[in-house]
Amino acid sequence: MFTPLVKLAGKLRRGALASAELQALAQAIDAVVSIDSRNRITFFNAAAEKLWGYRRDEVLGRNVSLLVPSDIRPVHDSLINRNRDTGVDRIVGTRREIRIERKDGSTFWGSMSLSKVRLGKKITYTAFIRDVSADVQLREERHLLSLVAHETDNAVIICDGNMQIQFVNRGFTTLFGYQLEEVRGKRPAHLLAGPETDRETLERVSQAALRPESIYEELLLYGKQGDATWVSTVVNPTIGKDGRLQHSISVLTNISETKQLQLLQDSILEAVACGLPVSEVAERICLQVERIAPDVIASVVRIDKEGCIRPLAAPSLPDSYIQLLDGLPIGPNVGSCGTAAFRGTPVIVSQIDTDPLWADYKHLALPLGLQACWSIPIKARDGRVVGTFALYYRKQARPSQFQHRIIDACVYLYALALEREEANARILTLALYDELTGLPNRWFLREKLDQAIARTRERGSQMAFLFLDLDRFKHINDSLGHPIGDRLLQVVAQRLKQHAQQDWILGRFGGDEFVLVLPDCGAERAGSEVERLLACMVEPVRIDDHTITTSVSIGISLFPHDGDDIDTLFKHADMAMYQAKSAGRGTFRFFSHDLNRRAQDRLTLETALRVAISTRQLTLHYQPQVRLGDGSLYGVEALARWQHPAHGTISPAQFVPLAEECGLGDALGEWALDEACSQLSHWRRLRLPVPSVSVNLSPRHFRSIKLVELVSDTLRRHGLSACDLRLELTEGAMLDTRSETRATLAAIRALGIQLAMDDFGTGYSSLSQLGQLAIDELKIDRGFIHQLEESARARTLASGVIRIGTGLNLTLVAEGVETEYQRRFLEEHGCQIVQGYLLARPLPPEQLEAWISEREALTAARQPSAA
Ligand SMILES: Nc1nc2c(ncn2[C@@H]2O[C@H](COP(=O)(O)OP(=O)(O)OP(=O)(O)O)[C@@H](O)[C@H]2O)c(=O)[nH]1
Repeated sequence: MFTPLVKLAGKLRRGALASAELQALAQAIDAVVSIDSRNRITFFNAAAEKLWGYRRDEVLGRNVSLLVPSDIRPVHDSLINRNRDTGVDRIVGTRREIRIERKDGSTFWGSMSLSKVRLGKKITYTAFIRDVSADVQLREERHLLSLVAHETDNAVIICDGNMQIQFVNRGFTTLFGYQLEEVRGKRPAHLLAGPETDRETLERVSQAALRPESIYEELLLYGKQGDATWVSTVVNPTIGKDGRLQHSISVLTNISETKQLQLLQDSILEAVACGLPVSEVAERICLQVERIAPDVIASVVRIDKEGCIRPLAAPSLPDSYIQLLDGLPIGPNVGSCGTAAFRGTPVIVSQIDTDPLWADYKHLALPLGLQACWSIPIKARDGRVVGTFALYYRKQARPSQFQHRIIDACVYLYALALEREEANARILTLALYDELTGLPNRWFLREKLDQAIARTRERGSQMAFLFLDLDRFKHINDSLGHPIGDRLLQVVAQRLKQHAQQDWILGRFGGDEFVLVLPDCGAERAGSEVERLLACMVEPVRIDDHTITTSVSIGISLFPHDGDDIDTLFKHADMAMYQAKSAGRGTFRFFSHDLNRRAQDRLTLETALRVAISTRQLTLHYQPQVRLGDGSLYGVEALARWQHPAHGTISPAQFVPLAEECGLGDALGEWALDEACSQLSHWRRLRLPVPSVSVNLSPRHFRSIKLVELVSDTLRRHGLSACDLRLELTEGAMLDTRSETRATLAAIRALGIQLAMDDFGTGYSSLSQLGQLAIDELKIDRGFIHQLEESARARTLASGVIRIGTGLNLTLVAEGVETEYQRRFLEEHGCQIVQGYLLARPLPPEQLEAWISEREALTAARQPSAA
């Protein structure tokens, strides 16, 4: 369609004007390309040669598609022909930018205008092209730059040399709420500073614009609505040739979330570093998380060793909810926390209402408006799940990206707090406890003793210091080895622990030395406790294949008697311990000579008592109990007597408590029961009219249900029935609230055996309690009876007891009746039975037999003869 340039040139050549025009075209600074009606190149000027890199002779006569980019080349002919065929000019007569491909394959942008010449039926085209690559590139760059300025989330501020705002982008408007028109000409520092903005940093940022280098700062700035936002600020100045500031470009990035997270981390780390308890750290975490993420409710729970949930902090959840969680065992379907702890992986429940994990618990959460809950396990360094951190939501939701970051930080920090607490506990244990035995070490012991001494001093009480040293321990180490020695020390520590009462202070002093301190303990009790200790220490110990028999030597000092401070008391207990070693080991010594002598006496007595029980040196005497009404015999009370071959008669007041203290109480009671029944059975065979016998038992007996079997067995063996026996017990046993004691008392009564309360009035029971006690007989203490004559108060009390006892259908027995006055008083006031020297002392069996026979003879003589 292009007019062939050769023909055109021929025609032009015909005229000078035509020649001049052609030359002008050839020299034009724009590239000129003409094509004929078959799209062949007919004209290609010098500028075109330069632009495309082709020489004229290389292109003339060739299809013009040679000059277009290769991707358009196949369709180029059809594009031109469409114009020829349709006559619709879309390109002709316009200027447009086109991409052009050079000979070397590179492309450039040209601005092209196209003219169309119709010569007869043929249409030719001439294109005028200018290289606009630089313009296009510049425009492209500008476009990209504007994208940077407008399409970024960051706020961009451009100021002039006077630091007055010239431009702000859309990011600025989004972040601070101001439009460009509102802020143009204002200074950013004035516009965005607020109450909490750090003025020094702001000043630094403002000054930075005047210097040639850029600056990075973090600032709290305020928007149009007064809302504060943490931003990071980068300021870049542009300086003119004259060295003066031309513009400053500030890019502000919203770092509120990062900053909040950082503040949260700082605050929790500070709490951890200060050693706050983990529960307080947990509370702080929850409160701060709720502050920066107001749509969540945070909670932290601990998982205890048994695998149960123990709430630690949940400041925004009601106590009632927390209490319901407390103690819940973790499991595969236990809400979000129980399941997360069980699985060891995070659990996201976005709909509590329908999630099967909450099926059993949703009734607790839904009424509180809790709709969703995300829980993540907190793990210790060794991988153990030690807790969970949970976020509850009031709407069905999943955690946002920010909340993810919060949780990651909190879980890490909380694990850190736990680790620190565990490490502290370990350090404390190492510092205060002996590693081998787990007992308090010497230092901790001192601290405890300091406090114990202060308390005892305040109370004006006493305290016993026991210094224990294993006997010949070196020999065990040497013969069996140190490891066995260690295990023996552990066994000894264990025994001491088991033996020690709750308020005792126990520790390992070092090596094979232990210390035991007994608060509120005098010499008497210390002596008996030490005897028990020594007895439990000699039990053989089995370690591996060895059976080791060991013993300890114990030294005792007493506060305040033997020393007023720890060092003196230790020193004296240590000295006493050496005396125990010298005395043959396996024994104890008091520091005080006097106490040693008394302890020795006691020990002697105790040994003798053991012998007395086993050799039947003890005997029973029987004191008659007589009915006041008709003078008939009601029964006899069996009373123990000890006739020592060397020491003579030893009073029951002395040996009965001793028997109790040194563990002979049971043996003594069993002996008395058997002996009394045996005696009664003997009298029955002699047809001596003794209606019944009373036996005294200690409160300890009634604590064991075995007593019931013992009693019925004894009765059976001696051919007696329940009504032949009466058991006397003290108020203490009666008032014992232990279930074992109550059961034993009930079972004994159920056998038909009568129970008598001995020494009524000396203990703590009140008259009002009498009705509730399961007894048949009340024995009025001799203390009351003694004073009847001289004390009106005693008379009032005795008559009161008799009245109430009778009212309760109890048999009243008065003990210690010695005078006629007393007998008469008791009779007048309705007491049924009396016992005392007035009638008879406690008598050996044969004397009692004589006493009964005598009384029978007397009674018979008084009665008129039937004849
Ligand atoms: N296995 C073991 N032995 C220890 C430990 N500490 C100290 N010993 C040993 O305990 C022994 C203490 O001996 P001593 O109390 O002086 O003497 P002993 O052989 O017990 O004789 P007596 O005390 O006089 O009856 C020494 O042999 C120490 O080496 C320990 O932790 N483990």
